Amino acid sequence: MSAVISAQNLNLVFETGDGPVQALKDVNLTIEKGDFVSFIGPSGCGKTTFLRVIAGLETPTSGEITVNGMTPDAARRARAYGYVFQAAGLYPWRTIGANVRLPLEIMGFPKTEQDLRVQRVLDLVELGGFEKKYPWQLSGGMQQRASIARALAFDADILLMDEPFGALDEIVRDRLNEEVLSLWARTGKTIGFVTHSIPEAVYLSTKIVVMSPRPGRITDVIESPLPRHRPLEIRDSPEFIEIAHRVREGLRAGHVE
Ligand SMILES: Nc1ncnc2c1ncn2[C@@H]1O[C@H](COP(=O)(O)OP(=O)(O)OP(=O)(O)O)[C@@H](O)[C@H]1O
Repeated sequence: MSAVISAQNLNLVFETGDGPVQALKDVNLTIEKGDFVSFIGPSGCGKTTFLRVIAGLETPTSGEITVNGMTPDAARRARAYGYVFQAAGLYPWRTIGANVRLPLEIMGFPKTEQDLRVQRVLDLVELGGFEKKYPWQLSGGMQQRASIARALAFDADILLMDEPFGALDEIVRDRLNEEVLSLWARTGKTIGFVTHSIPEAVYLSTKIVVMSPRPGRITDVIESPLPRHRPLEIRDSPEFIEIAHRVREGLRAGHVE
């Protein structure tokens, strides 16, 4: 009974100039504490919308959703989650340290506590020593790590990540995938992660949610049999290839109308 996020019969319709768009249809999903859940599917299948519903940034048209047993809005006000966007979104006029510190300033943490937390999360994402640099002095991968540090600064139990590594090259992405797994293992956080990449979804997740567009819906939920500790080489194992195959089949099935 440790559901951190529970969605039942969730529907969300956007009214647009071209008529209604059903971004989410009959979504049912339970995310347990400590799960790493990836959302994968083609453009427009509602991945971002679902993450935004969890975050209380979009309101469903019908259905139920709870986050830590509360409404998403109450959970948002209780700072239940950190959110990492597709682009790092760091302020160029603030140093890395000052960017990571920003949510702590807004929340009114005492200065000494801010210092401690900034140091701790920068160490967690292996950016210790970079706090005085400006975003433009860092590589794209490092900027994205800084943005993860900012989302971790106030130590919420839930981390929502919307395609955080989509713009990075494959080598950097592999490295960050390993780091996110290690961070997840060390912190025990519950992670919701949007991706377009099958290997990324299979490598990272305990649960893979396959989605399909028009209307946006869940077509498969795969509980991963892979161990929690995963070296990158696991991607060559038969188990990995089998799960990737199932995801691919799910994506293909969703395309047949
Ligand atoms: N604010 C909005 N107003 C109107 N339509 C919207 C809005 N936000 C999303 N949509 C529509 O809802 C559907 C789902 O969009 P969403 O961004 O959740 O998809 P996605 O799977 O995250 O796509 P991508 O992979 O391209 O980010 C799309 O058809 C999109 O055009």
